[in-house]
Amino acid sequence: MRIVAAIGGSIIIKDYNYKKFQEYAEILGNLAKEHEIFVVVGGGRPARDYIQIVRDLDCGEAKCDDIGIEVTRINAKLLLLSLEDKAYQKVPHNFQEALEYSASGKIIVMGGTEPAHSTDAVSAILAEYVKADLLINLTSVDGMYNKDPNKYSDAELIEEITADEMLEVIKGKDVKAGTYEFFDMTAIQMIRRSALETIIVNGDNPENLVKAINGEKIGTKIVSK
Ligand SMILES: Nc1ncnc2c1ncn2[C@@H]1O[C@H](COP(=O)(O)OP(=O)(O)O)[C@@H](O)[C@H]1O
Ligand SMILES: O=c1ccn([C@@H]2O[C@H](COP(=O)(O)OP(=O)(O)O)[C@@H](O)[C@H]2O)c(=O)[nH]1
Repeated sequence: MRIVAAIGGSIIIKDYNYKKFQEYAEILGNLAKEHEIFVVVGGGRPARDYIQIVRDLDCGEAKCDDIGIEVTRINAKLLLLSLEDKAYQKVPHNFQEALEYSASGKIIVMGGTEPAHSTDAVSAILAEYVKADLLINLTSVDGMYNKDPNKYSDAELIEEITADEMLEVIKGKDVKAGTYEFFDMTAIQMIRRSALETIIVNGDNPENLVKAINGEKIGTKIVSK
């Protein structure tokens, strides 16, 4: 299978610790023996910290996004270093480069591309671009809930949701740099228009990536209609 995995910055760089990179590198390396793997890495707290400095400098939102993108690329580079020769050792800056580098037969790892969306959107566009069979979003919660589980203790996990229903929930959310909480509009629109098979799982345990690929019932499945 051709798989795109989006690893949220909230997991990969949560504790500024090499171990999460190492854990992911081992699992991705094993998966690559059987599957074609593309990874998109998010920015996490360091991206938010850097974005805040640019915002305080009053440079405008697009420049805040730019600095966020730079941080996602640093995180991507850290994962590349952990993967060693199992990955193509260059971070693609756009989808064309990702496709070109994939001719190496190695794992591809990228961060952001251009301003005004999140790395979730990058992963959905990449999944379209390379005609992926499966898009897996690894985040810091067990999937999508009916409300923010970190704010409401009675939030319930949604096992299956349509892209249309998701758009309803997401619309009206903030679209400023560093605030694309959970999913952004662009990501869901891509998932909807190309009926991308998408699963959202908790990536704090990287084994959940394997479970999702093996079709185990886990997280939230986004269905196109
Ligand atoms: N309906 C929801 N379901 C799940 N999580 C939500 C929801 N609304 C807001 N969130 C928040 O979104 C966060 C995940 O987004 P984010 O931190 O940007 O993750 P990532 O690093 O994976 O991109 C969760 O920690 C959760 O607090
Ligand atoms: O293609 C991209 C990817 C990221 N970003 C910026 O970089 C930040 C960090 O990325 P993301 O929110 O995806 O990271 P995560 O939520 O995984 O920490 C975003 O909020 C945006 O401001 C962007 O503008 N374009």
